[in-house]
Amino acid sequence: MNITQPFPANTGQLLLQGNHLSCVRQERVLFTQLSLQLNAGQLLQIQGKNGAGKSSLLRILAGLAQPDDGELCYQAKPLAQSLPAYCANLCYIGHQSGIHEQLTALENLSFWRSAANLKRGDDWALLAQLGLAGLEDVPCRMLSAGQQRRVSLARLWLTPAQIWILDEPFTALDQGAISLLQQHMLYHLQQGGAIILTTHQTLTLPFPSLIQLELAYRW
Ligand SMILES: Nc1ncnc2c1ncn2[C@@H]1O[C@H](COP(=O)(O)OP(=O)(O)OP(=O)(O)O)[C@@H](O)[C@H]1O
Repeated sequence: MNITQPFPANTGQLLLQGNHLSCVRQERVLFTQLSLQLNAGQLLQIQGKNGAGKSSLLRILAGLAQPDDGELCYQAKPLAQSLPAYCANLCYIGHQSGIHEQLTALENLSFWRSAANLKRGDDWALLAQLGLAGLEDVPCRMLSAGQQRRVSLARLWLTPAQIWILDEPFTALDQGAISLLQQHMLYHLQQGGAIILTTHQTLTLPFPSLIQLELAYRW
């Protein structure tokens, strides 16, 4: 089940630009003078050793943290001027699953739909596609780590956002789910979406628009 995206398939359009970004944590400079850009249709994979600063960079790119220096622009406008439009066009999934553990998978999907003002849809079919048939009504705290991650990633089938920022999305997933997610990512890119992700795993599908950025570990 692939949902038609509401944004134009305008591959190549400049979406996000980071200009001379710096980030300092616990008196350690994680990165400085880092510039990057993301166009529609592109997949940007940020790589680096544990502690290099990948999640910190993603949080800055998602507008959840301020850079210590530099500027982030969405559609060529500084974030200070474009934050509401950026947030409306962004789906960020961090290390934490972001699901309500007391709620069932179906209830979580229903919650996301109402939070994002989305129409009702066939969530049973989506959960079945994600390998969660028979678990729709189970509180998420009773699901395995990989099953919880699948519920969390269901947002990527619901969201109308063009830009996805995903921090280690393959964590806890088995090969089948990794493959399903990569196929969905490919579809999203073909529709004019754009993705920034970190992963310690090798991508197994050929992504034609893949750009890799290595963050060096700085002492
Ligand atoms: N909110 C914070 N306050 C203080 N230090 C932080 C904070 N967030 C991250 N750090 C520190 O910044 C460094 C980089 O962390 P970050 O999570 O960005 O690394 P990472 O590259 O994503 O690592 P991993 O591959 O292990 O997930 C770490 O040394 C961490 O201790």
